[in-house]
Amino acid sequence: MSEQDVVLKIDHVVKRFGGITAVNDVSIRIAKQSIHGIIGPNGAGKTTLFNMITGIYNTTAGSIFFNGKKINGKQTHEIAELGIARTFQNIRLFNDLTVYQNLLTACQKNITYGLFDGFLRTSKCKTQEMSADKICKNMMIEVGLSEYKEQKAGNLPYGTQRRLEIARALLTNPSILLLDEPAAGMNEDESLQLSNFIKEIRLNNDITIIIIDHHMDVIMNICDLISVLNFGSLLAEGTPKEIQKNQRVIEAYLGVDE
Ligand SMILES: Nc1ncnc2c1ncn2[C@@H]1O[C@H](COP(=O)(O)OP(=O)(O)OP(=O)(O)O)[C@@H](O)[C@H]1O
Repeated sequence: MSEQDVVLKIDHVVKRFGGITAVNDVSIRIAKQSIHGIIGPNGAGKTTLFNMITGIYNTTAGSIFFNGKKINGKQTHEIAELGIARTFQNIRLFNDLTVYQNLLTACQKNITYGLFDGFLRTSKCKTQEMSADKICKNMMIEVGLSEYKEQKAGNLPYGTQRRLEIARALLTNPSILLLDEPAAGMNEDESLQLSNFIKEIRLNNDITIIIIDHHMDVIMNICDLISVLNFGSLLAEGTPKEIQKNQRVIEAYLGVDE
């Protein structure tokens, strides 16, 4: 992979929590417009890596570069503004707001009118509200949520809540979307639908997707490349086919007899 093809470079990154080394000298290059999987047994350091990419944790050592610019040490909102969005292991929607209202919250960064404009309903206020309305409606069409527009997020089926969460993240126009276990708790049918949905997102947007998941059907179906972590270290990297037959990966998942 040439440097120009790399959108995110994780370079010798380490994260320690007291005596625990959660991520141990990990280097991964993520190609532009790829779907890249991060897998590994429980506690392997996957979410910690996401937390460092998004600025929730600072790195203990090493660097992370987004389009060639160092981002570790930046605040979460600065990283989000640069174009890295994420979803979390536990769905984080506003359950009492409707689908439409949840999406509107993601358009706030485009709203610049103040209290005065809002009170007097100035043209600036109306134009910005109309634009946010259009953006949200288009997104609902794109991701198949229009029929749920007025439903409260908390009442939606699980798979639809995930879809809404991803749609809301997409409204920030990210270059990179990080999905942390989006298929958690899904049955086979739901995870197949999610796989197709993620593939469509990549097809319809100029975007790179990095996904953590324990559902191997999803990972093997959608990823171009997979990085495998084990006890905080990078164990293997390759295409789904290569990873499936990698003996070290199989042993890490199944364990080896002493
Ligand atoms: N804030 C923290 N303080 C202390 N230890 C932490 C913290 N966050 C993570 N860890 C530890 O770091 C290690 C890696 O955790 P992490 O959550 O990144 O693993 P994971 O691969 O995402 O696991 P899972 O698949 O179960 O979500 C674990 O031993 C975990 O207990």
